[in-house]
Amino acid sequence: MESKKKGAPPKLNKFMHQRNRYRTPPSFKKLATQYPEFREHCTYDLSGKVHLDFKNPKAVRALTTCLLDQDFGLKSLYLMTHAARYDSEHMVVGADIGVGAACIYPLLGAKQFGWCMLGTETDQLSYGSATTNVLNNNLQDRVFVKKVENGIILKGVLDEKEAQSQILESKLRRKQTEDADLSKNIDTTDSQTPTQTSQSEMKIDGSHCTSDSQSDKLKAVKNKNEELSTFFYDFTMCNPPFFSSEEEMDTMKKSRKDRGEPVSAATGAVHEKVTAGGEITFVTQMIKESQLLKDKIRIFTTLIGSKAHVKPIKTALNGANPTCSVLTEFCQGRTMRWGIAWSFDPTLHLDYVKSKKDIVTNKPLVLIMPRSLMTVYSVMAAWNMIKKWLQQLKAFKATWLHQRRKKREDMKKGMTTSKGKKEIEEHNSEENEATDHDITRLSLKRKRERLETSQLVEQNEEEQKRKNPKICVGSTYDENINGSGKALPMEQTSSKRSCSSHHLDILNSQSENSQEIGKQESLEIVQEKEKQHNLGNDKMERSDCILRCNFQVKQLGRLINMEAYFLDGSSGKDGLNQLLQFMRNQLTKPTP
Ligand SMILES: C[S@@+](CC[C@H](N)C(=O)[O-])C[C@H]1O[C@@H](n2cnc3c(N)ncnc32)[C@H](O)[C@@H]1O
Repeated sequence: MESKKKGAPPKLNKFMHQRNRYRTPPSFKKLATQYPEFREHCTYDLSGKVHLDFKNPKAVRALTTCLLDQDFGLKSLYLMTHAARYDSEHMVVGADIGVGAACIYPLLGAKQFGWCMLGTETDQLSYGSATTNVLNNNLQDRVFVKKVENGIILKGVLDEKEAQSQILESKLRRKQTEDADLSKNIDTTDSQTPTQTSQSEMKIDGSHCTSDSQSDKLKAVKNKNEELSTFFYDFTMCNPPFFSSEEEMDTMKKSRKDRGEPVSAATGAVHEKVTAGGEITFVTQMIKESQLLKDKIRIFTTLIGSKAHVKPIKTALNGANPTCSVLTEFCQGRTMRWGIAWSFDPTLHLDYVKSKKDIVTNKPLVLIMPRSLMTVYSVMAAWNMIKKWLQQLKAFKATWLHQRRKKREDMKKGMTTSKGKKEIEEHNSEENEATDHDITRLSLKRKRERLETSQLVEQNEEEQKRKNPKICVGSTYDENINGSGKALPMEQTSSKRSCSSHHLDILNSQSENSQEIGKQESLEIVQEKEKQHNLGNDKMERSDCILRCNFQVKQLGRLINMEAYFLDGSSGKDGLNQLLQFMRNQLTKPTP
């Protein structure tokens, strides 16, 4: 019997297989709550129902990604969509180490996201079957599978020119096809069809050009060499074999306590699960090789199948000294999994990737918005109120930051005016008095900041307008955060960090469509260390962040609540508690 509940599946769903998990459609409301990247494509009608524009490929992609994550725990792909999103013009190139017989990840990546994928495989049988799968899905133009010898992981295959050439040619063919489609639309009367044109120019290797001109061939070879010299993979992914031997595999199976089977290999053949030295050795070698290929690969990722393996792998990773890394923990079925990503690219930030478990198990602190203290009782009014408080704090941004830096620089140069010096002295003495403020325990030198802020309010406004600083959930503080409430696409994020001592920074973002799920706000308070004044220092340690949290304003029945989720920061949840106390004080403070 079909479910007759409201929002029942569309008619076609009854033709789906009984066990098809999408026979009952996924809850968009739930997805929108859990996944900001999905939420940004949602619209809400007056009844609060969530709608998705299925004609928008980006919206469909976001839906697929979130469902893959939610229903299949395909975290690697989730991580990768961050890479994929960074530039819609850029054709993403990825590599899957050990594709297995199904070649599932490259096929999904190519089909769902349009990525170009290189897959490697040591096992002959799996290699054969993976190649057949690629052909059966007609994806041979985007997915290239290579048979590699045992012991080869990244080096010796990803730096091979042959594979890179294939990928470049594929990219070029696609570009030419797109251009041809475009010109077909523009001029359909052309005597030579665009498809013919593109076919004749397809190969970038000079020897394949149909043109007889020698100079054309030379030009093509030169172009190809240039392209090859700048070629890079956007990411690598891997679900490594887990056990070091068949014996270990059998023993572990019998005494399975804290873990299930290695990721996705429950039904796999022995070779899929066994590698000399086991998972730790495998991933450690991958990490070492990643150092050697850091200019050719942007993001390295791998799954880890056991908690016991996480620590040694993290140690190996620390030894490699990547510019950023992230470890996520998530559930796959009933077992825990780990995903690790790292990069040597100083312009990247990976630490805003949060595991679903982190989000789910993190209980919020709640601030009930009292009806009696608000003139208009609505989510929007509550939101505006909170925004005002945050703006009070946000006002410190930029002004104080740059002013202090400037003053320090001026002082160093001996250029500080007597007025400036006096101001600094005043600030310092006031700083000592400032002991009884709502959030002094968060190291707020508020008095000093207020003085500086008021002096520079105009300059600040200008600067704010220009920079429009905002931040999103779980994103590390960066001056170059855009105004959309999302972290900037990766290639746009700056390697530059703005730093000053005891700098309090509060940045916020507002979700756009949230009558239904309320409003969201992220807050980040960053205390930066003197020693990190060097702007060239690309790393900002977690300990530099006092508090990062996420706010959601919701209407639950007749009540409006603000839920504050602790993300991280050295002040811990206590810091969040204090911030909420500050807000409570603001709420009850008599209006002047
Ligand atoms: C755990 S399976 C993963 C298969 C598939 N990627 C998945 O997630 O379902 C590991 C695969 O890696 C392959 N493999 C082992 N060592 C390898 C290496 N050095 N390079 C490439 N593939 C390797 C194995 O043959 C096996 O197919």
